[in-house]
Amino acid sequence: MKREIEFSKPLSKTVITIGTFDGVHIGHRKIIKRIVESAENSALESAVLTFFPHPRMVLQKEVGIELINTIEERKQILENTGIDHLIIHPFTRAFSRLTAQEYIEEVLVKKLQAKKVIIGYDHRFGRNRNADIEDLKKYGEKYGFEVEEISKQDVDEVAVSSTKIRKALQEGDVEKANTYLGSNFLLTGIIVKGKGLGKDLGFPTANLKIEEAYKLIPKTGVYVVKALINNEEFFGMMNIGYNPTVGGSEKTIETYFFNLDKNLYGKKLQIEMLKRIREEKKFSGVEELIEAMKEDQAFSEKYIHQFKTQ
Ligand SMILES: Cc1cc2nc3c(=O)[nH]c(=O)nc-3n(C[C@H](O)[C@H](O)[C@H](O)COP(=O)(O)O)c2cc1C
Ligand SMILES: Nc1ncnc2c1ncn2[C@@H]1O[C@H](COP(=O)(O)OP(=O)(O)O)[C@@H](O)[C@H]1O
Repeated sequence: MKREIEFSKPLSKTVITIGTFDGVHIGHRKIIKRIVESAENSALESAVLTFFPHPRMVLQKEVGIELINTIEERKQILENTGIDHLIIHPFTRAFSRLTAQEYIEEVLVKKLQAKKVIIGYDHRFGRNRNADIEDLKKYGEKYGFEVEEISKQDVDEVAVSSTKIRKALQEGDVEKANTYLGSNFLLTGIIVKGKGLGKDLGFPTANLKIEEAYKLIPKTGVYVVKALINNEEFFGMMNIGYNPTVGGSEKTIETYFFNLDKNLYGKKLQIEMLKRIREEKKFSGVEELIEAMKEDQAFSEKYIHQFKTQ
């Protein structure tokens, strides 16, 4: 990617797509591939226009809105798709009140110098989402950009949506979510101190603290995960939950990494979730908990073996 564009800086002529892109799933990836290919076959540069915060965070002041990706993760994933430019436009109330015409003129034409827009058949834009793709085509004639529509059939064929992925994650089905995403679901955060009990149990766990309150955390339970630690791949088992056996009260996200013996405090980690193993349980004592964790490890090792050889 050339660089992230400050919104006020002019670009050269672009082929663009526009959207919230929460999760950057296989449907999104298909559209992005089309702009990248279109740019390669022309003198245009590929650009993705996305918005943050999520319109629903701003307009409905939705409390408890949960997103598949933090904005940092979305940026990271989009940067790796091969696009030339990523524009993260602040979605403010003032921005939402621009009319369709103002938005087209200010953003698409003046700032992004759009020559081609590739967009889904049901895309809506402008104040109150009043304008649709037919309007976009008319503006295209007026301002000199081409509109390539992605048909309902093409969209339905992929049969994926950010909503379906959120639901799968809330049910703990990370495998389904990962299939829809076309990559593994991520949790990004800093390793912080926990209760200090893990080492005594024989399973030290790295406790992940995620800053972004809007990040969707999958259903409580035990999962197989992997992470890059100092550029080396480690697998592990993660527990998302309240540690009822040892009388915990706060929700924690903690991982025991296999074949690792390192101090991870203060480290920033990005953990990929692979497979749910079981529910979190309240055991009658730590001996039973340790037995369960040994079984979790055996299950994980089998799974990882298959994962590596598939
Ligand atoms: C793979 C795995 C499975 C776990 N399963 C449970 C569980 O079912 N019930 C429970 O109360 N705690 C469970 N725990 C959490 C332990 O209680 C926790 O690791 C321990 O209290 C250490 O916490 P600390 O890191 O804050 O010291 C699990 C932890 C791991 C890593
Ligand atoms: N294999 C490992 N997996 C996870 N953490 C490990 C591992 N080996 C060492 N550690 C370190 O041990 C810490 C966890 O120890 P633990 O006794 O569970 O204390 P805490 O409750 O403070 O997390 C981790 O944060 C990390 O720094």
